[in-house]
Amino acid sequence: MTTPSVQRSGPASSRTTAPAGAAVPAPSGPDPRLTSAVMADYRGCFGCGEEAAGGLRLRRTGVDDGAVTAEFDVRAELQGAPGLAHGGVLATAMDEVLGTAAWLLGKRYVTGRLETDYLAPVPVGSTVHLRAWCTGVDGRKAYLEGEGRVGGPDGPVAVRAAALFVEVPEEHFTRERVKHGHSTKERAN
Ligand SMILES: CCCCCCCCCC(=O)SCCNC(=O)CCNC(=O)[C@H](O)C(C)(C)COP(=O)(O)OP(=O)(O)OC[C@H]1O[C@@H](n2cnc3c(N)ncnc32)[C@H](O)[C@@H]1OP(=O)(O)O
Repeated sequence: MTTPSVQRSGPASSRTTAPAGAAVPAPSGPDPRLTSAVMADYRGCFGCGEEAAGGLRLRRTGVDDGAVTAEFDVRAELQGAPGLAHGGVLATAMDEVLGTAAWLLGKRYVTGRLETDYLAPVPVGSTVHLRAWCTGVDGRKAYLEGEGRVGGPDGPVAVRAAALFVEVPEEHFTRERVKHGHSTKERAN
């Protein structure tokens, strides 16, 4: 499958569009930073954590043709309108897969801006198949785009997203926890 480009009826926000000439690095592929030590720290993550009882429990499935792939099941507790996935849940799923694609660039990134287009309702009971890819890196800023399909990896696109991620130092993840007295262990429990 070729990596699709995001198409909207209107122009993408300039804040999530890579500047002309920005380098477009490929994800590094299955990476040890996304296994063992790092992922152990993410057990409580609302997007992907196994121990986040009410979370999405998104599963990362690999890297395909320059895009990170993942999927999650729309359980009944993730609905908004009766029988349909909540829009915030879909935005969270996009944030998670876009963030994964950003981390596979080899540095630590957080979401600075996330834009989401909802193209079709997503029924409870369906599996959303997600893809995310980098469109450019400019200094600390990484530009990512992604999509979610329903009915299979080649099914119709139900949600699209574009985001700006900003590279941060390791201290970004520790200073607020220290300030508020939370340890990683407490977060996971
Ligand atoms: C295994 C791992 C997988 C992980 C997956 C995780 C997925 C989930 C990811 C998340 O949800 S992360 C959590 C949500 N995000 C945050 O909590 C971030 C909160 N915001 C911040 O900490 C700071 O605002 C931020 C680090 C984003 C930026 O602050 P800084 O002081 O470090 O940088 P600065 O404000 O100077 O911005 C750097 C550049 O980014 C630009 N920028 C930052 N935020 C922007 C924004 N919102 N829109 C447009 N541009 C923005 C900013 O203009 C500037 O551009 P220039 O270098 O060209 O001047």
